[in-house]
This record gives sequence, C-alpha cells and structure tokens, in this order.
Amino acid sequence: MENYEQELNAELAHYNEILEVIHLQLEDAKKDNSKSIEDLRETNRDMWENASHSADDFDGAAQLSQFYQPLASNTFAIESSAKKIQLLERLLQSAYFARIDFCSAAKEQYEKVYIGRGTLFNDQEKGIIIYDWRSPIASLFYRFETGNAHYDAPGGRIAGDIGLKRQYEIKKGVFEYFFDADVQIADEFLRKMLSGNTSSKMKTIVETIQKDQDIAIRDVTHDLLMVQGIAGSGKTSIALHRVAYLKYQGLSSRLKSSDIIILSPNTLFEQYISNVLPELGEDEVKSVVFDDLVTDSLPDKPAFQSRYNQTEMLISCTSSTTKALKKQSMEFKMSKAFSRILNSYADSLPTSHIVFPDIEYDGKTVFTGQYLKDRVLQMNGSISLAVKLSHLRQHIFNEIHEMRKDRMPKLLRQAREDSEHPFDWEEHARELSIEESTLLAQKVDEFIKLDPVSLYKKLIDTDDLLLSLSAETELPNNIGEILSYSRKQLADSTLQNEDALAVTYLQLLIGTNDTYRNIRQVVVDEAQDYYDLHFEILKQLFPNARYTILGDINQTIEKQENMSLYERITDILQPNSSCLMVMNKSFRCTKEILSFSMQFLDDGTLFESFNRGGDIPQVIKADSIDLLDGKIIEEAVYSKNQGYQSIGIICKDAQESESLYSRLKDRLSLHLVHSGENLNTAGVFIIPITMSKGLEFDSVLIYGVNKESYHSTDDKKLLYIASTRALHRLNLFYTGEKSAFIGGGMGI
Ligand SMILES: Nc1ncnc2c1ncn2[C@@H]1O[C@H](COP(=O)(O)OP(=O)(O)OP(=O)(O)O)[C@@H](O)[C@H]1O
Repeated sequence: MENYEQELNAELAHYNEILEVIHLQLEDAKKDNSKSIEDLRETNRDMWENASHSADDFDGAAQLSQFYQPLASNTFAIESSAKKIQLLERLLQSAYFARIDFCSAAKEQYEKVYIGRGTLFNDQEKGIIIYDWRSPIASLFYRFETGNAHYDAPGGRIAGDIGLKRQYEIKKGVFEYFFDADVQIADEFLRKMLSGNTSSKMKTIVETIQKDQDIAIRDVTHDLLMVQGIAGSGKTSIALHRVAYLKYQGLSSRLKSSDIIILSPNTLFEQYISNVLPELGEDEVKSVVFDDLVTDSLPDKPAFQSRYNQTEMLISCTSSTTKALKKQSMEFKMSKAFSRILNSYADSLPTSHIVFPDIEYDGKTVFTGQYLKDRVLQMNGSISLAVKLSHLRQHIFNEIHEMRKDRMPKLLRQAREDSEHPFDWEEHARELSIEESTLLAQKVDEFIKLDPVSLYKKLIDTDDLLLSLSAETELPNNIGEILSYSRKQLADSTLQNEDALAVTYLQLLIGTNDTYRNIRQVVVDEAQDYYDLHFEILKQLFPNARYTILGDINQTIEKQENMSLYERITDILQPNSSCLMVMNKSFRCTKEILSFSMQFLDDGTLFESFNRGGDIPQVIKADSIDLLDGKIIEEAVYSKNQGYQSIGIICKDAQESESLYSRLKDRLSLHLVHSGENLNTAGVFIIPITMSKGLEFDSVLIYGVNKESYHSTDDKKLLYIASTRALHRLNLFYTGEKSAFIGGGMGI
C-alpha cells in the first residue's frame, strides 16, 4: 500500500509534467495556427491587389501563378497546426492509458513507454514522451505479459524484457487511478468497461484490444485478411481500428482516407460506425452500401430494388412456394455459375450478338460488316469491348473524313440542282454534308452503344441463349421455371436487386471502369450476406485493392453458409497471400445471453463468453396481442428504470415493426427505425431484424417469437442475430405457440 502511495505520487508528478508539455505545445500550436491564417489572408489580399484578376491571358496567368506556392504552403500550415491542436486537445482529455517498462537486449536499462491515442514529442529533448497505440513498440502492450517479449520495428525484430505493465484511468483530464496489469486485473478492467451502457455510436477499444484482435489489426503481410467471428467478437471494431492502423503504418505505404472504402450492410450501420475513426484522430473514410456501387457503375442509372427491400421481401413472404422460387432464382443469378455464363456472354458479344452493318458513303461500301467485326476481334484482348468499339468508331470516321474532300464537289453539284435559292449553294452543300454525317453517326452509334440492361434482358428472354452459353456449367434442375419467373420480373420497370447486380457485372465486363482504380484497401463487414457475384463485382471494381473481410457464417439472412464461404472468396479474389482468423470469444453479451443464443446454432459451434454475468433471458407468453403489448411496455419501462439507455424491440420484419409501432406509440415514447433513419442517442427503438445487423442495445426485447413466424432454418438464424444484439438484458415475447427453436430461458 505504502508502495502504491509512492508509485501514485511518482505517476501524478509524471502526469503533471506531461500536462505541462501538452499545454505549452497547445499554446504554440494555436499561435502557429493563427499566424498561418493571418499569412493566408495577407497572401490573398496581396494577390487581389497586385495580380490581374484574369487567368485567361498569359500575363494574368503568370501573375497569379506566383501566389499558388505561398497559398498552398499557408493552407498546409493551417491544416497541420489544426491537426496538432486536435491531437493535443485529445491528449489533454486522456494523455495515455498504458505504460510498459521495456528493456531491449541491446540496452541495459528499462525504458518507460507511455502509450496513448497519439504521439507526443518532447520538443526540447527530441524524444517521444507518448507513443501512439499504433506504433510498433505499443504492440508489446497488447501481445505480452511481463517477461520475455518482442516487437517488429521497421529495422527488424527487437527482443527484450517487459518489467512492468501498467494501465491508467484518466478521464476528462483527471488522473483517477492506475493498476499493474496481470491478466486477471486487466480482465476486471475490461469487464468494467463492458458493463457500461452502450450509445448509438460505436466506441473505440484502444485500451483493451485483445491479442488476437491486435494481430488482425496490424496484419500487413496478407493481401486478403479474413476474420470469421461469432456475434460480438469485435469484427467491426477490428475493421475500424485496422483502418486507423493502416493509415498510420509505414510512411511509404501509408494509406490516405481516399484510398480506402468500407462496405457496410446498411446506412444505419454506416452512421453507427461513423464516430470511431474521428475518435481515433483520423478522417472519416468513405463508407458505402453495395447498392451505391451498383448505382455508380451503371451508366443510365436504371431503377432497381434495394438490397434491404430484397431481404425484407423474402423474410415477409408467406407463400412457401413463391419464396422458394424467388430464392432459387436469386441464388442462381448470384452464383459463380451465373457469373461464368455472363463472362461467356460478354466474350460472345462481338462474334454473335453485335450486328455490324456495312458502312456506306458517297455511294460506296466503305467497310463491310464482316471487316468491322474482324477488326474488333483482332484488337488487343486486354482492352474492354467498349474501348474496342470506340476505337472502331474512330477508325470509321477517320476514313469518312478523308473521303469528304472528294465528296464536297459532288454535294455542291447536288445543291445546285436541288436548291431553290441559287445564292445558298455552298451553304446548302454544307447542310447536306452535316445531314449525311449525322445519319452515319447514328447508324454507327446504334451498333456500338452497348446497353447492359437490354443485353441482359436479351440473355434472359431469348429461348436457349443462356443454355447455349452454359456448356460447362451445371444449371439448377428447374432452370426453365427460374427463367420464366425472371422474364416476368424483368417486364417490370424496376429491376430486382439480383438482376441489377448481374447487369452491373456485365457492364463491368464490357465497359470501362476507372472510378475506383485508386482504392487500395477494401473493408467488407457482414460478408456472410454477400454472394459470389458480389465478390466478382468487387474484383472488377477494385482491381488494385487489398481486402479485409469480416463475417459470421451464422448471421446470415435468408441464406445458409458454412466455412467454404472463405474459400470461395479467396478463389474469386485471387490474392497473392491470404489468411483466415477465427474468433470465438464474444465481448458484447453477458454469459447468460450468449449461452441462451447458442441454442440457435448447430451443436458444436465453438464459443466463449467474456465472463460477465447478468439476468437469465426470459421467454414470456401472453394470451392475446393486447396483453402482449402490455408486457412489452412493462419490460421497456423496467429496462429504462434500470438505467439502460438503448432498448431495442426487434421484430421479424418491417411490417411487424410498423404495426407494433402504431399500437404502442401513444403509450410509450419510442422510435420506429426505417432504412435511412438517423440514429438517435438513446431511447426505445422498434427495429426489424435486417436493420439491427451489427448494432447493439443494452436491453433487447424480441417480439412475436411464435411458431408461425420462426419455423425454418433461416428463421433460426434470425433468432440468433436478434438475441445477440443484447449487451445486458434479453427477453422474448409471444402469443400462441412458442417457436420450437426456443428451449432455454425461463418460460413465464
Ligand atoms: N477488445 C475489446 N475491448 C472492449 N470492448 C470490445 C473489445 N472487442 C469488442 N468489444 C465490444 O464488443 C461489442 C461488439 O463488438 P463488435 O460490434 O465489433 O463485434 P462484431 O463481431 O462486429 O459483432 P456482430 O457480428 O454482432 O456485428 C462492442 O460493444 C465492442 O465495443
């Protein structure tokens, strides 16, 4: 104890010294920032007064150009001092959270390494006084206990000994306590953190990143890193901390925000994760849902069903035969087999589907259709069909241009004969020439413009075309039924989501696509919900990217998956190197909630809960909907009174959510969560399962868990997703007969 007092005093003295450094640097940074702003104003004023205001003439442009350099350097100085101010202000709130005393084999003394959310240099001593959590040496904290340890520095591996591992609680600038972290105490600290209430925005976990999570976050050796993890094992947290790490790591390979793209399951999730990178001191990274990629890729922006509506439609479909056919059709069109058919179709377009007409001009056949076709077929195979056709167009018009010289005297003669106005002969001849060229251009554009939607419709609508392209592909037994169902759907002006994907893939095969060429890292969360065609599209869209892919084969919606998912992904993306990490420990749920949720998975699924206890989930029955509503309200109010901030009432689909909302809205303050909704900070939310993916609530109520709603293997997975959204409390409600999947819990 006495020793603790002494240590505490030493730590407080150190902390105060650090605070002083931060304050001094903050003062300087603010001065630098104001000065740079003033300099920028000055340069602007100077430019305004002394330079020409037009860059159109040479002198004006030359005068303006002498200001570009000072303007750029002033702007850079403002940005970097603003960044420094942000960092220092963050450090003032919580300067560091850990310390390790490390003695490398090459040195004789232990160095005190303080670890925080950013690097702090001591300007006088030119040393680092706080190490960024992403620095190589900080990995010692996440990966080792006291004793032998090593880390990989840019110059090679450094081995040594950790003499001390200490953690600090510094909140809002106040040093609260420290403890020396053996495994047990560190677990206690993590338990305390996990016991807190959630908020509508995801939090950072830098203080408690676990060893295997750290390995995933810092992996730079694999082009494709895949993580299979049970619900709540930290996949999304890993994804975002990894992005922050990749942006920090190695000067030469450092990624800019614009080099990275995150693929989220829905827009609500995009909002949920939007705070993490700014909290880590990084700019936000572009986050998209797959539908955005489809919209960006299709030139004429056809209307198509959203991914959300596609899954909602399946979940809520009550006719088992319609649902089965819809699913078979969808699964076929998003399969590897279908993408192979689309590949063959794209390859066969110039030989079999584009009609190359004879091109005539000045009464002569300038090019025969056969010549044009052969010319395209002989072009370099690595360029896209769209580019080949545009080269062909150029070739045709170069020739016509030459022939126009001979053509003009003839047109003049014709004009003389035609014209009722003898003085306008030349003008009239020019008009005739333009008319001819326009007609010719129309004729050429007609066969070279490839409309992916019409081409796709032709593939589905033409008897036997698809069959003829599928020589080496195994087709579903009921392919005839699938095709006629698809034809009916394609008659609609809005494309089904799976058709929009197929059209996108076809467009990517035949068209040019440079939109995402700069992207170097693609992060895909909730990967289990994507089909092979999604990954084929990603491969086409992001040819220069490395991938981080995170998923849980047990959290599929209207789909069954197994570990072969990761083999298929690897097979499609063809990375130089790949690895798959499996994480079985959940940090989100109490151990009672996790073991209750495990009844929805196959026996033998490995899982481990972070040892945090809570109430046993209850399965509550009511004799009527009215009484059930009453019980829901009772539980929501109870949860609120317990201090839980976010309470999620999870329904099977959007329709059920809406109807429950309209019955409860005058009796309880609540929010109905739609797609595109803004995330609120706290409250009671009614949300369909699809929208709840990836999110979490302090207390979860699953509505209507009766036999009719939850009876298929796919429904069982929905119950797993819904029940694992709960951090501290979980209860299930039903009328009639309980779903046969629910055995555990205490029936009331
Ligand atoms: N090392 C950690 N320290 C503290 N909290 C953690 C840690 N890892 C995960 N968590 C917390 O556990 C919860 C679940 O994390 P996350 O959402 O990243 O898991 P997930 O695997 O993506 O879950 P799901 O599959 O359900 O989407 C979050 O509240 C997160 O902050």
